[in-house]
Amino acid sequence: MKVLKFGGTSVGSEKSISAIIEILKQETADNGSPVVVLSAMGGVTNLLSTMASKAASGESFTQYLAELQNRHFDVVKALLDVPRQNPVFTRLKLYFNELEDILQGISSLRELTPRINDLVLSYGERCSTLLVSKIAEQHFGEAIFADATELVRTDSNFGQAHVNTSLSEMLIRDFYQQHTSKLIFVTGFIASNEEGRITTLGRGGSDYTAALIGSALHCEAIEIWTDVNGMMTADPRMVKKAFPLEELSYTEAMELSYFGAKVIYPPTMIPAFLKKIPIVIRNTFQPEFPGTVIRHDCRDAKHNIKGISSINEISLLNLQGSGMVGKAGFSGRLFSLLAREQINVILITQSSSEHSITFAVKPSDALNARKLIEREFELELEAKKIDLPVIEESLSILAIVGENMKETPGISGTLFQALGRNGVNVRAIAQGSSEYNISVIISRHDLAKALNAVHDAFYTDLKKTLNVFCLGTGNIGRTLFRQIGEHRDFLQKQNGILIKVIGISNSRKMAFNEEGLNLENLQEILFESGEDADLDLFISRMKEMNLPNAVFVDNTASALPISRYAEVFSSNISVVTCNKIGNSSDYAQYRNFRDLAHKHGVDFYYETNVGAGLPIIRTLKDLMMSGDRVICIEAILSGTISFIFNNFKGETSFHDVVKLAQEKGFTEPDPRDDLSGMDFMRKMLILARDAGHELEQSDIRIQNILPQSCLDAQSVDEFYAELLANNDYFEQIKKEAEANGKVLRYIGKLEDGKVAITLQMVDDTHAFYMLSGSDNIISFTTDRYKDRPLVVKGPGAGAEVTAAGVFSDIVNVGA
Ligand SMILES: NC(=O)c1ccc[n+]([C@@H]2O[C@H](COP(=O)([O-])OP(=O)(O)OC[C@H]3O[C@@H](n4cnc5c(N)ncnc54)[C@H](O)[C@@H]3O)[C@@H](O)[C@H]2O)c1
Ligand SMILES: N[C@@H](CCO)C(=O)O
Ligand code: NA
Repeated sequence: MKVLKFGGTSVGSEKSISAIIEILKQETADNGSPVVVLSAMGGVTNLLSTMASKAASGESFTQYLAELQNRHFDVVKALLDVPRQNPVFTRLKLYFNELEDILQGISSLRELTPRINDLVLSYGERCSTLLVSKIAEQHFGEAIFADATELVRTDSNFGQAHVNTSLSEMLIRDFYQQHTSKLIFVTGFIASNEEGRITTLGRGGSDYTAALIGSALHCEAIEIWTDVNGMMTADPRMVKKAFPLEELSYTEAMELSYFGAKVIYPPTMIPAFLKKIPIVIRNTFQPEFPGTVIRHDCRDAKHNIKGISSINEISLLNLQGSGMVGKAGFSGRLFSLLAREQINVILITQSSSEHSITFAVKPSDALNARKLIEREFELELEAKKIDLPVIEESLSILAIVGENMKETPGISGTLFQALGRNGVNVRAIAQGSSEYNISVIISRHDLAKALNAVHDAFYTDLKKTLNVFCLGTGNIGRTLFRQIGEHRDFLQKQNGILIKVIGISNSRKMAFNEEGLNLENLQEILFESGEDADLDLFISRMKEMNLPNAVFVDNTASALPISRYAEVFSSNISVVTCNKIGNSSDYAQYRNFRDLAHKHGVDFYYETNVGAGLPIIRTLKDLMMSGDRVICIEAILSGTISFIFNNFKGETSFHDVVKLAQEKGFTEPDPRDDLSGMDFMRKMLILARDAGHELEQSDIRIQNILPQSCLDAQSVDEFYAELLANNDYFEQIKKEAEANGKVLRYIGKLEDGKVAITLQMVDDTHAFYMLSGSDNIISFTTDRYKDRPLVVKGPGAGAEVTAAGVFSDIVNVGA
């Protein structure tokens, strides 16, 4: 036999009450008649409370009384056959009349004592339970209505009475013996004292009633029916990926629901815990869902932690001073003082230096706590043995909880890694030696981000969610969005990585969606529903959202975003960029980006700065990290120029090949950046810097391949016109090479800390002779690759390969 408790939302409407009847039919068929404990109809306890205080201040309460009556009568009309309705109306009406008399009394006396308040509240459970039992009678033939004031005996602490457990259990057993195997409905929350005065059990009172009955009757389980699918891994309002837990131990339930998870209030479950009766959390509105079982022999060991709990708002007080070191009794005095004044201490930490004790309290207790300390430690304060305690506000607690944490190394590592990577500063830490709970205090502003990051870190089927903010929707940007769209599912399923593009902007428009933008219709998102682009606003929105694993992606060719990288790193956001301007401007800036990324524990990836998606930057980095030393780098790093020389043959004009290169997406937005050698220079500079040389642009020698008039052109169109005008010049170079059986190659070289880019004619004995398309080639001669260089070769320009490189950089963020 089971006890089933239905909370306020489950008895809130005719629909939910019909759902209860269905659940009871199933239960009766499977396990025989249960004992059912009911709360007041949803919202009714508050309504009664309002009525009582209105009455106490002499205001009218009739409107609320009418509302109360209507809510109950409406259910009667909807769910009971007409011949059954009248007797129920009559009994309910009796309750309402009594209640009205009481409220009149309160109003005349203008006084509301806790005792009378309990009496007023008791009508909520009495009405709902009577009502539901009568509806059940219609379906089951017989249903017993039991007023818990006759079953649960308490002291006279009105508002939160203490239960006389042994006496109550005896009364419950006696009652049950008279009604064994019948369907019984008991009012939750209410009880009575020795004089028969009605009392209430305080927070979670109906759960308490259910636990007492379960314990008294040695039930096989206590089911708490509510409106959620069970205890969740984290607060679902803040963590979208939170999911219901299958099983929990009593201890875990205590730890988890102490904070936030308000599904049950565990102290009320103690009678059931003591008898090892399983407690099951179920959803009235989704009865097919198995819910969460809280049991003493919990077997679920799927994850290292069970859940993450949180308290949104706490205050921290810190007592510190040299006078505390090595002095026994200090903490004793402090905490007895707080206990005496009923200030609940939520968390305590003291480091082994004994120089300070930090503790957390509810914000409403903080000021009082400080005053008490000032009074108690007046002498020590005067003698400057301790400092004046400071209250720190707007803080939250995040705690990871689970019995599997015990003696499992690495759990705290994972927790702090997730917090650190996302720039969440930890103000205080507490872990008891039971190892069931590690609590950290963080800024309230960071709570949602921290919860999501920690949730991702522990529930490993999803390793991480990357929240991406992208500038640039041109060639590369658009291709990247398409690639992300095509591979999103695969990435999530195979690698546990979820990519959400939260914000995008080009130079005209921008758009955001915290759930992730649907990038299939870029035109719609940006130009039909987007807002005007504003880089400042873009950056500040990104910062305000404060999302975990945030990545700022720069797919522009503009210098503007570069000036914001420092701010982005300082906001603990990683940067991925194919824009070379950042790394190839002042050396000081180049250095600063790396220092900031390192300081804030975020990534800075720019593989596509050199050779598009080809693994050049990372190859060089790996060589350097493992202690190798670059002796020489020789490379062709302009995809555009490579393509031009590979196709500038026969009848084709130089002008047409350049046009073709631009059409194929190899060139920079302005192809003069390629042909002037500027783009190549940037790449060589970045490589040289990554190889350890402090060079500036002016240190690089570039052999110009364009006539001056082409360089001087005022626009791209004018530039193309100049190419046509200088056709003979280009033909001349081509002929010269062909006549010697050679090909043209624009080659960069780094040696002895010097970089030069020169136009060369090479024959088939040269390693760079055989190239096609937009191929890049780079050869690294190093201490270890001395006799034969390490060579990377392949297409080094084009939207597809570049976007792929950006994509892989994004995926590697936080790896
Ligand atoms: N094409 C390649 O093969 C290749 C290879 C490696 C790297 N890259 C680099 O990729 C970058 C983009 O090239 P592309 O061909 O896509 O250029 P593009 O001209 O097609 O697109 C540039 C985009 O940046 C946007 N933009 C410019 N300034 C902006 C600002 N201040 N704020 C927001 N958006 C802004 C533009 O509106 C446009 O959407 C360049 O830096 C280029 O060097 C290209
Ligand atoms: N415009 C560049 C793109 C790759 O960075 C090139 O032609 O090499
Ligand atoms: Na590359």
